[in-house]
Amino acid sequence: MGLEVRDVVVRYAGATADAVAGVDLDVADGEILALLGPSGCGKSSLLRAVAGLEPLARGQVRYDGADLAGVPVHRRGFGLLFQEGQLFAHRDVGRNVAYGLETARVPRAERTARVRELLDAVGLAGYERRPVTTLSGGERQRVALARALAPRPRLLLLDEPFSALDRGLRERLAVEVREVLKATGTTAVFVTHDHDEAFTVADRVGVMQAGRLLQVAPPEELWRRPASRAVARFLGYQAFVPRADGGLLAVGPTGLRAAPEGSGAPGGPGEPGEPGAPATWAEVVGSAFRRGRTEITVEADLGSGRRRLVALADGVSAPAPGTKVAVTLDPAGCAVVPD
Ligand SMILES: Nc1ncnc2c1ncn2[C@@H]1O[C@H](COP(=O)(O)OP(=O)(O)OP(=O)(O)O)[C@@H](O)[C@H]1O
Repeated sequence: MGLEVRDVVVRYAGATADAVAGVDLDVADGEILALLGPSGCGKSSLLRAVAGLEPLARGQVRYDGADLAGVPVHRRGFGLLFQEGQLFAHRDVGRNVAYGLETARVPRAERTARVRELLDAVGLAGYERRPVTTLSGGERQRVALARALAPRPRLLLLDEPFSALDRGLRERLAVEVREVLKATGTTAVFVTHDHDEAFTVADRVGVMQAGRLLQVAPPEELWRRPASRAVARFLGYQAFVPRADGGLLAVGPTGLRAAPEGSGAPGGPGEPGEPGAPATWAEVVGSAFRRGRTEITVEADLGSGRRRLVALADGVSAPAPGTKVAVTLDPAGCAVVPD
């Protein structure tokens, strides 16, 4: 059954708006859900409410069908992992990981075996006797993860666990965490403002904005079928063009192609909002070579006013500002959203 969040409201004294404004959410047994949203949208507040660290102004949090109202944090059977894992400096790595097992009075031999198993799972086999002060930031968060998983929590709550680390390491850790959570069958809610991290780690991603959950869907579905313009804009869709038959065509970051003047030049502006339609003329503002391809910033009117857009280059290498290029919509990089 897993986690059930029903109409949860979190309200801070003196605040003008609710931090969490009526959220419903289900996380199935064994599922990894990422909560993604801009800073201040209420992700942490929701996570803390689930943990029991923040009181509910309204609503219910249930686990396996049981209402958790009145159940204190340490009785919920949840594991917590925050940005700074806050390891015990006076304990070595092994005894950090063993902490929850000691408080649960797990016998020593079993503890030792479990610590070994978890250090192995997080890629730190043999680190038992290392002082935590000698670890790198990434190693510390791995130890914190192993410590949180050691007592086999029925739900693991992670709040931006890698945001203090550099990008490359974060990307590797996101992959590793997913592997560890799947290997241990752990149910998890992972709070992040990093799109790539959310899409890498999660089975489903929930997009939050201003205290509300706008959409929850598997990564690819979320990307291909954003439920609203707000979700699409948050994901990085750059323009919204009205369609003849209603709705909007959302143009993604790879949804526009630019071709040089004279390469099968457009006859004129195409029908707005129809992928594959004849091209529109656009004026080059600038360009950048990134991730192995040329991204051209253009000014164009796709049918919703003249604006700056990014197009991928087809056979154009860094055209000079002011040059005219033909831009076409690439259906593979576009999505249809309701108004
Ligand atoms: N203890 C508190 N007292 C008063 N207001 C708070 C408190 N904690 C958070 N808030 C407010 O509640 C809103 C939601 O904050 P929250 O930390 O849940 O957002 P978040 O999405 O996790 O943001 P971030 O990614 O920056 O941590 C914000 O407007 C924040 O200022």
